[in-house]
Amino acid sequence: MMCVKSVEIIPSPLKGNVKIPPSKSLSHRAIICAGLSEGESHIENIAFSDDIIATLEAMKSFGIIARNSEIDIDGICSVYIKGKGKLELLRNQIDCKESGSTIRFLIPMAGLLGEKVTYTGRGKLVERPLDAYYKIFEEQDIAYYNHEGKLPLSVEGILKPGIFNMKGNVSSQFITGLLFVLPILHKDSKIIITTELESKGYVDLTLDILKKFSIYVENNNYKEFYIKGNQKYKPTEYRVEGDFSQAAFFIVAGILGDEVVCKDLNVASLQADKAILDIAKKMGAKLCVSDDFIKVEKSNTKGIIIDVSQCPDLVPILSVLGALSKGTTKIVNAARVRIKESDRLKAMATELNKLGADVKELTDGLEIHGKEQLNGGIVDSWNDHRIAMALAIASIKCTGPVIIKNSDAVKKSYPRFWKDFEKLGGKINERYMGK
Ligand SMILES: O=C(O)C1=C[C@@H](OP(=O)(O)O)[C@@H](O)[C@H](O)C1
Ligand SMILES: C=C(OP(=O)(O)O)C(=O)O
Repeated sequence: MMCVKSVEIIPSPLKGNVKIPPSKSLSHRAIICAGLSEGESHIENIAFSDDIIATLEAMKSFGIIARNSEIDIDGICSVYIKGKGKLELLRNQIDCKESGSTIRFLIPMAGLLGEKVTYTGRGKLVERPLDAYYKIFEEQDIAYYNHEGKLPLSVEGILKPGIFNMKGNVSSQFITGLLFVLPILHKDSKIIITTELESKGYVDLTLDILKKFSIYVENNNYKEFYIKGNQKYKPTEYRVEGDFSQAAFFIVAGILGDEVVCKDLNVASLQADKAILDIAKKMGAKLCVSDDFIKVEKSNTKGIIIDVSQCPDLVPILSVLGALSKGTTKIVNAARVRIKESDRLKAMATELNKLGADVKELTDGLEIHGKEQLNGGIVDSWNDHRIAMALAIASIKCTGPVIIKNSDAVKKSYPRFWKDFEKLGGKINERYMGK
């Protein structure tokens, strides 16, 4: 019998201070921009989650040199990245592990080399959509081979500047991937967004960090992006700010349990998931937002309608907040979260209902009838970090223990999650359970 790592949580409120880990989205971007520069960049505040390791290793395969400082007791270090101003393929197999960002940000880089590059992955990544790129390869006569539409994917051919039509409602990660390489091509390009753009905040993060590395892109209201060719990335010093997607778990912990203070967040951040602050406030949460910290007090929240088209990663934790708020919460425009690390609508409806919640799965969202407390029980993370972390926070309001199977999934984005959970007073027993 296969055994999976599980945690048993004995319900208790969380209370205290937590230093929020560095933004995963910005870490990917900083590593890539540094790798495309000529010279050494210094990226401060990096945590080695599985997704970030995937991007760092992939960039090494593309010939960039990276070393890191000693890792401190919080699992944080600085990374020094030396780019050569051009890529050089040292290993033609790129293991993207389970990271959608890694594969979608790095596929266009094969187009800078013209050599055959093979991208591999695991878990749900093997089947997450890449069609937006296949369409470009077909238009540009770039050879590609996949396994019945799934990974591994091999790409061989030079990417040419030009006009790129991209849907805005599948994944913004394709737009970011193109935005990294088009500025280096020898002529100008234009990206035309053919539907309303979702996850806009992530494109904002890309444009902002590109600017920090001296690359300029003109944004015509998220409908068209004009990219001058022949630009050069310049190395820089960059500190990665705290991650609002991860802070969201502890912000909800504070609302449900006891006072929680989140540190190392930039309140002027462009991160899409900063939306958690407005959403929580609208639901009635008591938040104190200052330049140095965000303090959350235990609050009675009420259900509202939440459009998550711009902040899809908040769905798991918002469904927990909805399940424990008064009245009905509707999460709408969420169909895309079915193509993340798990089908997050099905996963949250199934697992929260096992704990005693009342969650109805809709085609493109969730309808949640809130309860004052949940029961507890045995649930599964679906091998998805955000499902594991959301269920851990739901345990705060359970009357009995919660066992989360596949609890190691958190390593994808937040390897220290369980340590931080315990530091705030969470009571955990680790165990192995049959699959
Ligand atoms: O660019 C990024 O860093 C990300 C973009 C979002 O994806 P979509 O654009 O597919 O929504 C988000 O869900 C993902 O976790 C990270
Ligand atoms: C969807 C996520 O990441 P990615 O798309 O990079 O796998 C996530 O972190 O929730």
